[in-house]
Amino acid sequence: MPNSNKTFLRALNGETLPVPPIWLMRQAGRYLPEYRATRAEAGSFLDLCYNPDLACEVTLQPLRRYDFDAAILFSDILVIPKALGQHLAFKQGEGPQLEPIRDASGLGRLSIDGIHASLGPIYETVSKLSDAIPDHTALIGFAGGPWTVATYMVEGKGSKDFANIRRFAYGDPKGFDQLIDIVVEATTQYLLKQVEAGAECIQLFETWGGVLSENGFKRWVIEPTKKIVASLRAVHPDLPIIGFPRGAGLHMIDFKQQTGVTAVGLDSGVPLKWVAENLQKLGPVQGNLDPMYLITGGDEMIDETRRILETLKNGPFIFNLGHGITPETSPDNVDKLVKFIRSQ
Ligand SMILES: Cc1c2[nH]c(c1CCC(=O)O)Cc1[nH]c(c(CCC(=O)O)c1C)Cc1[nH]c(c(CCC(=O)O)c1C)Cc1[nH]c(c(C)c1CCC(=O)O)C2
Repeated sequence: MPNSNKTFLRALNGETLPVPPIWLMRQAGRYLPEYRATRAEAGSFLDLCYNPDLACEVTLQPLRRYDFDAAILFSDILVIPKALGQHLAFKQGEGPQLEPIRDASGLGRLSIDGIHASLGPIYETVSKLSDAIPDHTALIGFAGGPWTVATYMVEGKGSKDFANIRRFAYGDPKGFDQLIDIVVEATTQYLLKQVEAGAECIQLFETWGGVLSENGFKRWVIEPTKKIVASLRAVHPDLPIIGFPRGAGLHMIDFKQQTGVTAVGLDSGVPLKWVAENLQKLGPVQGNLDPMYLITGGDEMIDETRRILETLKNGPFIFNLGHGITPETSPDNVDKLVKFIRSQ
């Protein structure tokens, strides 16, 4: 049963609360000077991800400032390809770089055998966090959705058109299924360990789900997510799981009903009246302030926040952004946002 102290878990359990719980995607990050200092101390972003003491520290930093209702483990979705044996580097200013796997002949380079040795420091971070966070704060573990993780594995970096992965998936669907199956298996094992170490909720970030065709979305977003949810629930029947299928539009209803996720994360483009009348009737929703409003601040940010609160107030709701917070955000605007929501 959810600890009644933790409003975040209560909302996930279906309660409609007068003031919604709040956390922000990428709440630990470069917009905070104390994050930049700890990252410099660690050496690099990846060194920070694999250093349990410092990863724990940066997870706690936004809680100290804003007392968010949930903490999210500090790590990255790309630790899975790395654990499977794919070389990963983060180049300053360029984002992630992996040795791309462009077709099924590259799958032999991946192995599931060593994943826990590679991911061990992350389990240690979760366990430290579980002891360190305040009693009223929930601890979120996470992984990338299999399709999104695969986009980086196949493209080798961020992409604008995802041409390589769509060519692989549409041209050799059976071969591509094998890649997705490997990612599903690794992700399931990884998340089970996070829950064992103390994660109370899991979020699956399917950031690039929206680039797929209709059948592609069913086969490579809905089906793999359903498998992960079923495997986690076989061990932890009550585990809350949030799916964030960014850009999924009308697929969100099938996504919610067919995968069995507890809640759906909304990107900023989703019409909220439609959400209130359709999706929120099926379970809790989370979102969806455009992170750019945290840069502009001002009355526009408050007006947009008020619209979101007003439209989703009649059902279970968690306040969040529609995508991750950006480095240019002013910490004062985050403060203003949180104070406004809590003053309602
Ligand atoms: C696609 C994706 C990635 N990582 C993630 C996603 C899915 C969500 C989304 O779309 O934002 C998820 C992620 N990445 C990070 C977290 C930590 C937890 C949190 O505070 O939300 C989470 C949940 C830390 C991070 N992951 C990254 C940073 C910035 C690294 C730095 O400090 O230099 C952080 C704090 C780097 C990263 N990691 C990734 C990219 C493309 C980049 C480079 C872009 C960028 O620099 O912002 C892959």
